[in-house]
Amino acid sequence: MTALLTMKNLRGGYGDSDILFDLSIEVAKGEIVAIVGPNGAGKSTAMKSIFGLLDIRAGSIAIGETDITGWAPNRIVKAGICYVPQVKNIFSEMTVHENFEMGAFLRKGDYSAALDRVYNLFPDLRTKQKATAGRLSGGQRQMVAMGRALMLDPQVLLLDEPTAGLSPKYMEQIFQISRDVRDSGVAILLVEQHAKQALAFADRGYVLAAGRNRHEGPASELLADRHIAEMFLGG
Ligand SMILES: Nc1ncnc2c1ncn2[C@@H]1O[C@H](COP(=O)(O)OP(=O)(O)OP(=O)(O)O)[C@@H](O)[C@H]1O
Repeated sequence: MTALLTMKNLRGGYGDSDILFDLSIEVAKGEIVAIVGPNGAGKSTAMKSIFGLLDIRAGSIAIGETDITGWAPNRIVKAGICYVPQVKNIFSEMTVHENFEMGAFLRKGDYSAALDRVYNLFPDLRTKQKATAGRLSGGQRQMVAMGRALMLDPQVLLLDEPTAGLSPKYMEQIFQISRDVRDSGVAILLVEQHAKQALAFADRGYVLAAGRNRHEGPASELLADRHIAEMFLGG
C-alpha cells in the first residue's frame, strides 16, 4: 500500500497534557479508513492533530512526500486535506449555496465545475440551494458540511463522527455518499462512534485505546474478530 496520508509515531495533546502516544495511521488513495475505539480514546484528537489543531511533541504527519507536521490549518488545506468537525461545521444563517461558495473561498478563478460535482454528489441539496442551512435536517446539514469541504477538491477528507445523532436512514445515506466520494478519488479518514456500522462500510480500520494503536487491518477482519468485538465494539 502506498500511503497518501501518513501519521508516524505521533505524541501530542492539549497544552501540557499528552493524549496521543506513539500513534501511527495511514490512508491510501481510494480508501475509506475508520478510526474507532472507546469514549475518550483520542479519536477526535487524532483527527485534529492531522489538521494542525494540536500541540505535537514527537512524530510526523505527511501528505505524499510533504511533511506537514506543525503546519497551520490554512496551509494544510492548501496541501490537500479538508476537515469536517463534528459540530459548528456549517454557516447556519447562510443558504446551502452560500455555504458551498464559502467552501470555495481559497480557490482561484471559476469554481462552477466544483459546484456541479458537489451538487451531483448531493442531489437532495440541488433542490434546496436557497434554503437556510441551519434549518435543514441533521442529515442534510452533514451533507452541506461535507459538500463545503469538497469544494476545495481535497486529496483527503477528514470526517469527525459524520453520522452522530442521525437516523439509520441518514447514516446509510452518508456512508453511501462517502463511498461515492472515495470512488471520485478522494481518500477518507473518519472517526465513528457507531463502530460496527463504520467497520462494515470502511475499507480499513484502526482501533484506538488510551491514545495508542490497539488494532488495525482490513475493516472486515476487525469486525469479524470476536476479541475485538467484545473489547471494543460492544460485543
Ligand atoms: N480541547 C481540549 N482540551 C483539553 N483536553 C481535551 C480537549 N479535547 C479533548 N480533550 C481530552 O482528550 C481526551 C481524548 O478526547 P477525544 O475527544 O479525542 O476522544 P474520542 O475518542 O474522540 O472520544 P469520544 O468518542 O467520546 O468523542 C479526553 O480525555 C478529553 O477530555
